[in-house]
Amino acid sequence: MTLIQNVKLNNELVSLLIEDNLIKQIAPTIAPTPEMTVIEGEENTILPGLIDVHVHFREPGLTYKETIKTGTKASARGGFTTVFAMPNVKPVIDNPESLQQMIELNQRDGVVKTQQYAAISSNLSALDNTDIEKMAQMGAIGFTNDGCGVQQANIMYEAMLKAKDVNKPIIAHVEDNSLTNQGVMNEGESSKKLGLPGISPLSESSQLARDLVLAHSTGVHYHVAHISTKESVELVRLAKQMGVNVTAEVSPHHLLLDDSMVESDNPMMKMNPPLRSKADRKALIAGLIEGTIDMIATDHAPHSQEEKQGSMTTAAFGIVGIETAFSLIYTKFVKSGLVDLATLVKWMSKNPAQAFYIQGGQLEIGKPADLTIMDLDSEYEIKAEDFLSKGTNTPFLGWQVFGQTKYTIVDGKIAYKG
Ligand SMILES: NC(=O)N[C@@H](CC(=O)O)C(=O)O
Ligand SMILES: [Zn+2]
Ligand SMILES: [Zn+2]
Repeated sequence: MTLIQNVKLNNELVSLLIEDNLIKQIAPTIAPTPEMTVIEGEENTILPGLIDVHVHFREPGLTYKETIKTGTKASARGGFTTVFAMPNVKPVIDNPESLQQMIELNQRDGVVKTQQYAAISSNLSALDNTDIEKMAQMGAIGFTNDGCGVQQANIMYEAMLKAKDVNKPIIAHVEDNSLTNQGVMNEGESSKKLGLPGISPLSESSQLARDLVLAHSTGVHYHVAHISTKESVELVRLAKQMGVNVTAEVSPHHLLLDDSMVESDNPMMKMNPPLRSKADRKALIAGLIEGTIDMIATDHAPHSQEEKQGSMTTAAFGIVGIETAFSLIYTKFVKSGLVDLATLVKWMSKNPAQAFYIQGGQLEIGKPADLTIMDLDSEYEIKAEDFLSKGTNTPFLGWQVFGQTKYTIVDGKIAYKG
C-alpha cells in the first residue's frame, strides 16, 4: 500500500491511499500504518495522469533518436501516464507480426502505459490496406499513416469502412502532396522574406474536407492529428454540426508559436504541419477553448542533433514535446488566467481518455492509480540537460515556465520522481 499525504486536489489538501494498482481511499487525512510506503506531497497539486495520443518513440529501427525506454521515461517526467505511439518506425508497424513485437516491447520497456497505433497502408504509402481487422483484435488503439497523408480517397475510404467495422478510430495526418510545394515552413510573408519554400495551408484543409465527407458517410470515429489552420478548425466545427464522429488534437507548438516568429532559417522551427500564421494560431486557441478542438497532443518527434542543424531546407521535420507540454500550457493558459486548471486537465487527460475509450482523466476511488504530482509555484528554465528524451530538438529551450513534475505514478508505482 502507498499513502500520498498532503496533496492539493481541487484546492483542498487530501491524502490518497493506493492498494495494488488502484486508488482505495481519498480523504482529508489518512493515518499511516507501518506497511504503507509514504509519499510526502508537500502541498503540491495532484492531477490525473496526463494522456498523449500522439508520440513518436522511434523503436525499432531509429533508436539513436529515441527508444521505448527513453521516450516513456521522458513521458513520466512530463506528467504523462499513458501515451499512444505512432507506427512510423523502421520497419513500419503495418502487419500483425510487427504489431505483436511492438506490443511486447511497449509492455516490457515502457514505464508508462504505451498504446500502439498500426498503419493504414503498407509502409505508410502503398496503395493497399493493412489487416485492420486482425490488428484491431490484437489491441491496436487505432489506425494511422502519420508522417504522410493518405493521397487516394479510396484507400482512406476502405480503411474507414474496415475501422468502423471493428470499432476503432482512424487518426489522420492530413496533407495533400500535390499542394506542399516541397516546402519547409508555412507559405506566407515569413517564407517569402527568408526565401524558403512554403507549404500551402490548403494542403491540410483540402484533404481534411475530403476525409470529413468520407467519415460522414462511413460513421467511423475520425481523429484529426495536429490540426494547424483556421480553415481546418472551421471544417471540424461544421462536421461536428453535421453529426460527423470527429475529434481533433492540437499541439502545444501550434498554440504558442506562429510563422511570424520564424525570423531566421532555424531547424528548431521546422515541423510538419508547419507553424502557421498569427490568424491560424488565434483560430486554434479559440477552437480549443470553444471545444471544436478536443485535446492537446504533443506530436513528440525526437531527432538527433545532426538531423536538426544547418538549414531548414535539409533538416528533419519535428520537435520534441513530451517534457514541456504541461509546463508550457500551464504557464501560458492557466497561470496567465485564460482558463482554469480543470480545463487543462480536460484537454490533456479527460478528453483523450473519453475519445479513445480508455481509463483515466479522473482521480476516483476504485480506478487505476495513474496520477502526477506537480509543483505549480516555482519558476524554472527549460533546459536540454534536464531532458530524459534522447531528443533535445525544441524551440522552447530557455523559456521560463511554471509546473514541475514531482512524481508520476502509473498503476500505483512510481514512474518518475523529481
Ligand atoms: N511532426 C513531424 O514533423 N514529424 C513527425 C511525423 C508527423 O507527425 O507527421 C515525425 O515522425 O518526425
Ligand atoms: Zn503527422
Ligand atoms: Zn506525428
